[in-house]
Amino acid sequence: SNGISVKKEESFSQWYQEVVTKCELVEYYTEISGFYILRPSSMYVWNTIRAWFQSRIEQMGVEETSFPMFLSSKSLEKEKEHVEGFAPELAWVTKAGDKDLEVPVAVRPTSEAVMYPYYAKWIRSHRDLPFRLNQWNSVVRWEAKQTTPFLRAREFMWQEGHTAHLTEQLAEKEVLEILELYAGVYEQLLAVPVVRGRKTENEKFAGGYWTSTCEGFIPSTGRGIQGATSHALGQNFSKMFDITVEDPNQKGEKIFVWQNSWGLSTRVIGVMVMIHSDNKGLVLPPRVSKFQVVIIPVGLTAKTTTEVRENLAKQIQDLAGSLKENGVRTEVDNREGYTPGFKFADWEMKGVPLRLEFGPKDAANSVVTYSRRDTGLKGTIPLAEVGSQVPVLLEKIQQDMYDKANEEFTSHRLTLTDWAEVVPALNNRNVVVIPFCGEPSCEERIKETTKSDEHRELGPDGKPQPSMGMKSLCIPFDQPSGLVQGETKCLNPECGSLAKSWVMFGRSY
Ligand SMILES: O=C(C[C@H]1NCCC[C@H]1O)Cn1cnc2c(c1=O)CCCC2
Ligand SMILES: [Mg+2]
Repeated sequence: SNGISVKKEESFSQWYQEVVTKCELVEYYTEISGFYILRPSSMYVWNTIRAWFQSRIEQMGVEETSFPMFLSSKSLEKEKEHVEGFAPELAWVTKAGDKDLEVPVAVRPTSEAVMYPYYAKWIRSHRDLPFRLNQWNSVVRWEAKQTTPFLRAREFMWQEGHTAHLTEQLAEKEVLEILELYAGVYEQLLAVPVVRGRKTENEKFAGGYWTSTCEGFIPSTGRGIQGATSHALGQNFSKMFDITVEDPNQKGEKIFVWQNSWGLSTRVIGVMVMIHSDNKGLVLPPRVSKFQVVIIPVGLTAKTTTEVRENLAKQIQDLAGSLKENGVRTEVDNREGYTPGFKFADWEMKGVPLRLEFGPKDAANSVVTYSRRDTGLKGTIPLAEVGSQVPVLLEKIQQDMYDKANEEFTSHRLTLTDWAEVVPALNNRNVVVIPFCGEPSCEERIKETTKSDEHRELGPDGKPQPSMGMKSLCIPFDQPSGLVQGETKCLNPECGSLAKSWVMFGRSY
């Protein structure tokens, strides 16, 4: 059968690769490894996210732009100290046709180096600030690690916002506004809870000043996942690219502008799939589902008269009409030659949140039978109330999906003050919140000392992967109580420094 051949709870990464292809979200681009084709149902999710986010950043005054996808090694030179860490991921074009290019060009992995020489040209006066541009595009990073659809691809779609401000405070205000929008994409559209916080020195964007982040959690593996980042760049890039304005308070003085850059990518779709989908396939939150309801005729047999068939078909059309009038994205599956059972399994695989079954018996009772994709709960709704009850039921499905994921994240996020409990917690699919000193060297040691042979995840090939240690995920804005500055020690027993804050750590993607 074309069902999922492995169980989510047994072979998670194989399950994931089957779900995303069999539910028709993606197709593997087998010509070149690490690239994926996004099909209509994932483009629907992405376009819903894009419309939601675009309308809100427009309200903030962000304008749209489109820069070339190539950058020259000259402009790369300007930010070389932070790019050198990334150089292995750069894809280069060295020939056009059979002629070598004089100067090879790199495919953008991100667009700071492409855009900022022009920010230096365009931003002259403080009246040009705040200067805010966003572009929706795709970028290429030639990942060396194992790639997987949505979560780690060599080309992915995202938006990248790049803004400039007169002061650090104005920049900081925007960084956090954007982070809250990212959290909204996850929590309001994808029914995925995220923890908001700051990255540690070790995990922040090397070229930046500080990084704020939304951190997700995958219950099946107990691993954290970085969801989206909004970076305060400080004056690092304006000094690299000489982006200045005259100081409004001191004639003749120049101020390096304070910048932010923020990005959210199609990775968010992978997070949604990993959290909500099950052994029957995709489970879509109604707010991002191309079809929210599929109506399937049932109870028709060879003995059903033509009159009953036609009557039923008419009633189904009216049902669909009434749902569409109430803003419900509805599909009727009238395909001949397929049994209802086949259709149920097909639409369950595709993740449609709500199935309506309608047959002669239902018509006789003036009801429609529904089946929720997230819980499997079945019930009936009086025909006359479908137009009003189904939108309410869809909202309940959205909320229930969020609540379930939030309960799982909360119950697997353990605040610990005993180091001996850390590795067992990780091996029991938890992330931990611990007192931490913030020192990169301490964090590197923690990555090593929290590896455990007891816990080996199966890779996409079904073989056990090398155990991984935990890394810092974020310094949650929402800090637990009980840490006494100057007294509470970093939880790493090898460390001995004072703890600066509670930090969320976990094995991660
Ligand atoms: O891309 C960013 C920072 C920033 N870029 C714009 C959107 C927000 C944020 O992601 C960090 N970064 C990550 N990864 C890479 C690079 C890089 O700058 C450059 C080289 C290739 C790999
Ligand atoms: Mg990377």
